[in-house]
Amino acid sequence: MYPLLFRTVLSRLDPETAHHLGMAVIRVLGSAPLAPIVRAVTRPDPSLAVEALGVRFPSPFGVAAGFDKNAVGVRGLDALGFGHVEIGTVTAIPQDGNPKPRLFRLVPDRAVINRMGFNNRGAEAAARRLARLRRGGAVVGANIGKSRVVDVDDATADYVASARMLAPLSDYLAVNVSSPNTPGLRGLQAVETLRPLLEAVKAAAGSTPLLVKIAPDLPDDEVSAITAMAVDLGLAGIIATNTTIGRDGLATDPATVEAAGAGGLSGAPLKARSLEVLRLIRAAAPDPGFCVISVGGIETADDVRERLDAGATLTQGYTAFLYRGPFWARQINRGLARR
Ligand SMILES: Cc1cc2nc3c(=O)[nH]c(=O)nc-3n(C[C@H](O)[C@H](O)[C@H](O)COP(=O)(O)O)c2cc1C
Repeated sequence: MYPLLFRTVLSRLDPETAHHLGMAVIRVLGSAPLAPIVRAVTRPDPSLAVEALGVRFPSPFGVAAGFDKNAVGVRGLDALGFGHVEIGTVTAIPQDGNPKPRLFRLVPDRAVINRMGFNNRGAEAAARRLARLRRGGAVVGANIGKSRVVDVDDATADYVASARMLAPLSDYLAVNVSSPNTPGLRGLQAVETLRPLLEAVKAAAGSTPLLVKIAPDLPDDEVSAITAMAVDLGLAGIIATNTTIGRDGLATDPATVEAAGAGGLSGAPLKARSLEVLRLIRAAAPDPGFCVISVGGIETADDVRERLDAGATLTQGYTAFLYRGPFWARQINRGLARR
């Protein structure tokens, strides 16, 4: 039914409007009277549970950052069968993000281009939401980024401010240095700038496991170098990957791609590189205790299985949720449990 709904209604709506509509439905599904009913249909098979980062993830497949920037849909997403929800990116200072339109579908590629620019209500508001959720049971990671108005040279203090507010309320903390939509952000991935940043955030995170989220556009040797550094610093793991600034190999009409403009590309076209980056990370960090969360182009249970077989501890997805609909996590969990 969802493909029909997508073709006839949702694909005609502005993508961001469709997202808000979807989130409203998710919030209703996560409300007290409905969540137990939804959960009864979607609960992941107990055999799928993964112990990682000191917690039990009910499924290896979770929601990637950017879908629930303000931690308003955690209960609903959990009820729909996602094994964890990575909220954010949250910035220390609330911000509106880039001017609209800033989200574009590339339907023939089952992809999207976004330049949202970290629109979010800020770390304090997210902390309030998480504090109310803590008894809810969902596994929650908090993804933090640099506030746009803060100079790149002052990024550390800005990340640390968010880390202090969110780490005590999260199962893990993710440092996002890989979104293409905040000027200068990806430059923080250079090993010499990344090391002091991660050291400072790790100190602020205390006992909360810290991961770093990287871009697929890094050269292979930098992926390996960042991994070695993450191991050296005692980080809990790496999330790979964010969206790409590349536009190669797309089936969508080039004029449509061109009209979308700048931003990060996600979805099916990211799959091959995301898998490659996972393999590079696992080669540089073979200890299974080092958590690798693989994300980028995952659509099916077979895709998740492929990542787990390649050494991923956990997996995430975002873009295919738009194309596959609310029972996407359930489909994946069922596919995984059947094997
Ligand atoms: C609309 C949109 C917004 C996103 N916002 C964020 C974000 O705020 N922080 C982040 O780390 N990643 C963000 N991402 C990237 C996703 O978390 C994910 O890394 C990427 O989309 C690849 O996964 P996918 O192919 O399953 O979508 C966003 C992706 C999309 C499509």
